[in-house]
Amino acid sequence: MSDAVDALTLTDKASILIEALPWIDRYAGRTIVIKYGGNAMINEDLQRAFAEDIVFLRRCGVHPVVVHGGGPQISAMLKRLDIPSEFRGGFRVTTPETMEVVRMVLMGQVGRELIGLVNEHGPLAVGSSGEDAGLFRAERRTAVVDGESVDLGLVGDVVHVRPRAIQDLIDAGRIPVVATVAPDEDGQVLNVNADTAASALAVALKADKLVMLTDVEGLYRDWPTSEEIIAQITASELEALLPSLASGMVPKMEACLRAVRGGLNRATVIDGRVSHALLLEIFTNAGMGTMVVADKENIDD
Ligand SMILES: Nc1ncnc2c1ncn2[C@@H]1O[C@H](COP(=O)(O)OP(=O)(O)O)[C@@H](O)[C@H]1O
Ligand SMILES: CC(=O)N[C@@H](CCC(=O)OP(=O)(O)O)C(=O)O
Repeated sequence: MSDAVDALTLTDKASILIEALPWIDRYAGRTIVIKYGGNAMINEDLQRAFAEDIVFLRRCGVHPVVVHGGGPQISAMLKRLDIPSEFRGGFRVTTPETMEVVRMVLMGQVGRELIGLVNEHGPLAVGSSGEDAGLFRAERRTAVVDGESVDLGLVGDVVHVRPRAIQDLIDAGRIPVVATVAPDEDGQVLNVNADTAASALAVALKADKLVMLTDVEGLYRDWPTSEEIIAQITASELEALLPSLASGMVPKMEACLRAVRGGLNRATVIDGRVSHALLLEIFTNAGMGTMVVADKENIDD
């Protein structure tokens, strides 16, 4: 335990615990979909802390569902195999050869590592993917770069979700850990950005909240010139801002918008580089990152 924690008085420690009580009341029995970003999962200590947070949520009666990315790990493997790769509009251009690597890394490496860390605490995590029990059906998509539509190859968007298998795992007290490869209607497996898939699954599960861990503090108003974080934004305000966003933030904020428009109460983007960011976001009064809310809410509330 750190010196800072040791220095707290017993009263301080009790008040930190008791601060969690209304949040436990608020979220117990609810489903929270958590997008675990590749950039927030490359550090081993952060991975371990994230796994602890997920187990903590479950032990408090919350139903966490993890949808994981793995962009940096896919890029590293492609590099080792000497396969060139590029991103356009925040999405990886995916050839059939790249697709094989995406599938192998997400399901055989990234997902397995997280499942292992969670299951050190008990037999909780179960791996799944868009290919399992018909979870996702995808359709090929393009990206818009400088106003032009560009071909991305084997990249898809989730167009249909069959959440029954994931709901069964939740009902059995398990923690689903989902990789986001998904077949199209001809059975061709497509590479789906994990932010996009997390939001589709959250809507289909009628989750209470979507939380996205990333490698920045939140959504910057004028990135990269300023680092002023937007603490709260309504769906309409976000929609107006979307065309001005760059790179990885495009799929992320699109996903938050779709989640809130799809009926979730909240979609938040938080800094996955902060140890236990998820626990702090769910169980403390500390406002973290950027929260997207539905239009009808008064954001001063
Ligand atoms: N307005 C913005 N605010 C914050 N980050 C932005 C913004 N526009 C673009 N970005 C970029 O988006 C990145 C996050 O997306 P990405 O790398 O895909 O994250 P992850 O791997 O967590 O999914 C940030 O590191 C930053 O470089
Ligand atoms: C189409 C597309 O870009 N797919 C992503 C899938 C993984 C992902 O989304 O990972 P992060 O969340 O870590 O960025 C990719 O190939 O990198």
